Amino acid sequence: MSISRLVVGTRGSPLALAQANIVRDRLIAVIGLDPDQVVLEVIRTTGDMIQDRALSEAGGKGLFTKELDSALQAGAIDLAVHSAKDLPTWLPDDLTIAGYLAREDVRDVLIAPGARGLADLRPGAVVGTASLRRAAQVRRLRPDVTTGLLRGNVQTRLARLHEGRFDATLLASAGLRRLGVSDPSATVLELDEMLPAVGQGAIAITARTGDGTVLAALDSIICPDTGHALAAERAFLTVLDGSCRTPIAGLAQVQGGLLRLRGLLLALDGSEWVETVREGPVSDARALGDDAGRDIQARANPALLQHQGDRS
Ligand SMILES: NCc1[nH]cc(CCC(=O)O)c1CC(=O)O
Repeated sequence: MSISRLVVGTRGSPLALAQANIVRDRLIAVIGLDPDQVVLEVIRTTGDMIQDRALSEAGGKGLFTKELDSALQAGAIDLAVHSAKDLPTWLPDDLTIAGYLAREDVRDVLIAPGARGLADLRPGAVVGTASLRRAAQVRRLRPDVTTGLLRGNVQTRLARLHEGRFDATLLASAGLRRLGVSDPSATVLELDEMLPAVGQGAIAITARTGDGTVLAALDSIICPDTGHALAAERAFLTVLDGSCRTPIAGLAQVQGGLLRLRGLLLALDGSEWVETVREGPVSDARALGDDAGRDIQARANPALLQHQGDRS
């Protein structure tokens, strides 16, 4: 069956729109659709309406996806574009992750006027972030640093920082690149000091489970290796998610059919952490992630598995 029109659902933030346009451009180029056959439909989600609190306090999972899920189920859109990082581990049965585009730079960037890295922050510096994962890893390396809540979209956060309310903030390199933002105060952090969130740097596409036409079209733009990496990372997160919402980082990298997954769980203040590594063939992606999660569960101080938090 040939496609006459595809409706792409997206949130309305500048980053979401940039990502939806990347998917749209790929569909036009690869499937040979006309530009006017692929239209964006902007959908406001609960997460977009909450600006004043950490998302963890607002009720957590699915805040950025619920309304997109409903639009897919109602047939108002044919596919939805998400930051994989914001996609819950659980999806309704009638929806599926069609796949992911090839992953961008997975690393986090420190934006700190006058400092060239975490070690270079002034004693007692205040880092603005809404992410427990970033806060815990900053404090692991710099126990003297305090963190304060800094939320909002990428531009809002950069504006607050440059108003001088914080000494530094952290953002995903992928988001900055997709927005074409290059900040002179930016330093890319290496994976050993700042392990990314599960899914960071990947654009996910969801669709209706039974929609063979749309799924076949999406098949031609997705990246299988990114799919393997995300399968491992999401399996890892699923194990730990059931029992807790603590600072968790996880990254799988794929090369030549082999997958290497690093997982990390930390105390909120970075004073303790448990790390794990699993390696194996991409065909075992899920099992490797599952195993990594169980290993951390078994080895972590039980107190680390009890907190509540935001996963970004
Ligand atoms: N939490 C919001 C969010 N979701 C995805 C990205 C960045 C893009 C990506 O990771 O693909 C961001 C902003 C950030 O963390 O800097």
